[in-house]
Amino acid sequence: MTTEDINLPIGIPLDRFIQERQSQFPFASGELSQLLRDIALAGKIVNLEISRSGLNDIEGAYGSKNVQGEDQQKLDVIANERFINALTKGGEVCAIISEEEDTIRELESSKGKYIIAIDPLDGSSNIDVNVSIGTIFSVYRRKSNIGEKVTMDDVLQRGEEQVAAGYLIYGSSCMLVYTTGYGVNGFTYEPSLGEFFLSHTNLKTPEEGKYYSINEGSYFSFEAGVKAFVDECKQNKVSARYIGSLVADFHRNMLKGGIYIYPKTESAPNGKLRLCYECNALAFLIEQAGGRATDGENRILEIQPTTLHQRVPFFIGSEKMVLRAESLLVGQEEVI
Ligand SMILES: O=P(O)(O)OC[C@H]1O[C@](O)(COP(=O)(O)O)[C@@H](O)[C@@H]1O
Ligand SMILES: [Mg+2]
Ligand SMILES: [Mg+2]
Repeated sequence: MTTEDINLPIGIPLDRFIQERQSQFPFASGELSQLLRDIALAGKIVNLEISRSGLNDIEGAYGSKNVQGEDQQKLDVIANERFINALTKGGEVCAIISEEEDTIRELESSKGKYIIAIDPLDGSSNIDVNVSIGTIFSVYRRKSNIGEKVTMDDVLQRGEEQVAAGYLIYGSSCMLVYTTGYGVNGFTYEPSLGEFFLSHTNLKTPEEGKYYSINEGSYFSFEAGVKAFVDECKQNKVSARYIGSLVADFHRNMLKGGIYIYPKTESAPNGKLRLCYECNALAFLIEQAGGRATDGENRILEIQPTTLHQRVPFFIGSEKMVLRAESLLVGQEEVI
């Protein structure tokens, strides 16, 4: 590496990128752009809180459970509040559904036309052990008129109705990766400048992957087709990778090629992951990157949610690997 390499100019700042994209759509009002800036701002704050959490006594359990009976971590609660505050101040969002909220959270002051579905902190079990975690978000247009009460119809939209989706990953660096339906772009945070810069342009995932990611501790309660797929990966010496933070597992696989599976198990008959604020966003991103996301049979983005915290089996990643897993599920009667 030469000094010239080290001094390479830093890429386009997120703000400029958003502005340039917006100017390509003459009728865009700028509200979605502002919303994305609000998410980036909250992400910077959460990133800072995470990096100091070991020093500031905000690791560990909060002492309460969320609506799904899972222990909330202090940072789950903090991140939820940070995103809600930023979106409330921004004024573009009328309501939020969140892993950490029992029901729809209508934002007091808001006349905004957008709805957010969010997992404020994904991979909570990894907070205290300094492993990558993230935030996942989906953006929808509200269906009801501005000023009316937000309804279940507003928040229970199919994934294909997303107008934007993305995630923040708090890893060896912090990144914001998002799509508005025109490809996927990734931005890396430069902490001393306090800015996200475009670092991954028009991301595409390899058609054939090199990793498989599934919690094999539950192997004996997988259905036959999933077992067969895992066995086949082992026979073919496909590398296993499983962090236990969906965002981090997804991010690696999207960049390098691979499949992430969270199937149904005996203890989780619909899988563990939540359709509205975990799976839909990642399904939108992977399709934009040329990959595939299903519940083993149906395209994730076409599933009509019926409840806020609904779970769904999840198969996502490189197209050929997901198709192979699906084909084994179809033939699973013969596999048993
Ligand atoms: O420990 P398991 O069962 O493999 O579950 C891991 C999965 O659960 C999750 O942690 C759920 O997310 P939350 O931390 O937001 O509840 C995913 O990030 C992860 O992939
Ligand atoms: Mg999660
Ligand atoms: Mg979470």
